Amino acid sequence: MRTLVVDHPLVAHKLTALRDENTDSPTFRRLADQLVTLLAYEATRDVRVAPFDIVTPVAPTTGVKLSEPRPLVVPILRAGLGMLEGMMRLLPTAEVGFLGMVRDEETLKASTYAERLPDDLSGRQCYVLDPMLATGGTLAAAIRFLVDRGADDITAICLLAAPEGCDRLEKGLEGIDVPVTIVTAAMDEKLNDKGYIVPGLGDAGDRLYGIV
Ligand SMILES: O=P(O)(O)OC[C@H]1O[C@H](OP(=O)(O)OP(=O)(O)O)[C@H](O)[C@@H]1O
Ligand SMILES: O=c1cc[nH]c(=O)[nH]1
Ligand SMILES: [Mg+2]
Repeated sequence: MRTLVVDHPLVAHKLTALRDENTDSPTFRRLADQLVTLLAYEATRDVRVAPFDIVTPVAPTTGVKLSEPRPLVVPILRAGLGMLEGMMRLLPTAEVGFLGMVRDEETLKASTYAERLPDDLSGRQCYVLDPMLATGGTLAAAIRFLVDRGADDITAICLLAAPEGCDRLEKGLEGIDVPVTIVTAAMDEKLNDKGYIVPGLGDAGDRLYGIV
């Protein structure tokens, strides 16, 4: 597993505003959207392209275009939905699949309550969107799901990650022969005793959509 912490002053600036408890929901949604687009630029560095011939007004030339099959973007409901538009801005022709997952706040165990993904992901590059990599349980389960369907290259974009979660994820992925990259805006200090990222930003789903 490869972990990339995007080191950019604009990312740090927007992340600080996102963390602030005084940031309201509409501003939180806008900042999350902008941050994802910045992270997506790094996360798609290895997106597959193929040579493509065109003619400019001046001369023929060979450029590139996205390869088939198109990449698959997978937001993890609920909070990952707040990252979808920011991602699709960079990959407008990608397909989108959905995974609904929730973490039991007592046991911290993740369970899947919804799934709408292609049956066969062979040869697909997949981009998973989930703002928080806390204990890593949710992302580990999501990645296993995609690998079981045949995904051959997985990148997860997370706004924040915790070191404990990254370690657990790495162990959880042992034996999986598919490249996995985590792209995040920051590696925070730790988890608290409730499994929340410290200093973190609180409950991403609640801050995006309200408490349910
Ligand atoms: O790394 P983990 O310890 O598994 O925690 C991370 C997960 O927790 C949050 O989801 P939550 O369960 O709160 O669902 P929500 O998005 O519907 O709020 C977050 O959006 C991640 O999916
Ligand atoms: O800090 C955390 C941990 C899990 N889920 C969140 O939304 N926030
Ligand atoms: Mg939540």
